[in-house]
Amino acid sequence: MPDQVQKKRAIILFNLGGPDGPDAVKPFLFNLFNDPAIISLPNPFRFLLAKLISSRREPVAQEIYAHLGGKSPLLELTQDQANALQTSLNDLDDGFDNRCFIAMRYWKPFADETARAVKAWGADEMILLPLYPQFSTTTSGSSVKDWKRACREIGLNVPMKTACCYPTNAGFVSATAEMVREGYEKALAENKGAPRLLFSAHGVPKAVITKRQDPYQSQIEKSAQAVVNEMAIPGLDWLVSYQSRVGPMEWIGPSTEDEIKRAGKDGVPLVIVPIAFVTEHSETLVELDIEYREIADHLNIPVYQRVRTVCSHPKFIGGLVNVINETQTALDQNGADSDSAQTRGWWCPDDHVCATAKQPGSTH
Ligand SMILES: C=CC1=C(C)c2cc3[nH]c(cc4nc(cc5[nH]c(cc1n2)c(C)c5CCC(=O)O)C(CCC(=O)O)=C4C)c(C)c3C=C
Ligand SMILES: [Fe+2]
Ligand SMILES: [Fe+2]
Repeated sequence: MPDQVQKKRAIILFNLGGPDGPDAVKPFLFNLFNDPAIISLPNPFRFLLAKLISSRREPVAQEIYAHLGGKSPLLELTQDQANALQTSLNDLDDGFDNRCFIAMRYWKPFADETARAVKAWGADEMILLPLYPQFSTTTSGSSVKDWKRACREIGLNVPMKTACCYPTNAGFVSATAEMVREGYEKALAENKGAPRLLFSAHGVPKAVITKRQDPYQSQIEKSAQAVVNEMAIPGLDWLVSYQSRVGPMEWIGPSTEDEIKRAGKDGVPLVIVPIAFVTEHSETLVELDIEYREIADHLNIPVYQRVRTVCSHPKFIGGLVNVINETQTALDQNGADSDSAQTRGWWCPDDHVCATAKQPGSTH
């Protein structure tokens, strides 16, 4: 559209963030546990507890990140996704000058720094895109809330719209299904029997689901079911499990570790599919590839095949382009995110695009 003035559209990609070196591990953990979306206690209790837990967790986390050269690869891989998405959006040539920015929740670049960069660029509008296909108050909800705080504090006042979740987005599902099929066929080729698919997602405490009506677990199940449907393998043996438990609270289950042990008893080949992560990081490269693999080896599980996350798979990036287009339509038709969402509750304001909103009066 050469004759039209292009609108400057900032796409803000949200992820959790990870330490960029050994000195960052403790403050990163403190930021995580000091988030009211993770520990919902008033201050000073939350602050003190966050100090205590981050100190206690530090040695374990240092050991985890030592496997990765002392730092998380999350930012670099998110930057690759941002570059690929920006190129795909600008290729559409549909009247927008798109620029992708990254805001991490618990380590750099933080929301404040990114919001300043968006302001300096002179964005006309913003689309908020959590890199979490399934919505949780602990992840997307927390990031969007913190972003809105940063915008208020630095005076970034342009219309914004949130892409709340996309658990059954066609691009995400077909990129995942393609990679799972590859892993499944490799496992099958070992001739040790029909493999079992274990869709492993990051867990959350049970109370997050029951007390906040967080849709995370139900959206995880929808994602896994959609991938299974796309694979269309008759009689496929599959289930969802949850990994990465920390702390003494009861978490949602079954746990991935218990399911690996059960596969050991059953003597079946295992194909592990990370379904809540779209980038490689400590939970995939260390927990799944090193720690859980050791358990599987110890139990003589005939095959342990881990499927990679979708990262910058062209089908996934294409799916994100669709999410942006749908969110833009919602912005044009219904207006920007309303602030009432902040006062009404944690998540999914009525004007969010929500791919799974089906029943009248229900957002999920
Ligand atoms: C869907 C994604 C995630 C959910 C839900 C989530 C909830 C959640 N996490 C913790 C505690 C920790 N998480 C840690 C690392 C971590 N978590 C996610 C994603 C989700 N977390 C990612 C992508 C990462 C990896 C960061 C990286 O390596 O770059 C850690 C630090 C590592 C460790 O010490 O194990 C902690 C701690 C809680 C308590 C929680 C829900 C309440
Ligand atoms: Fe986590
Ligand atoms: Fe939603």
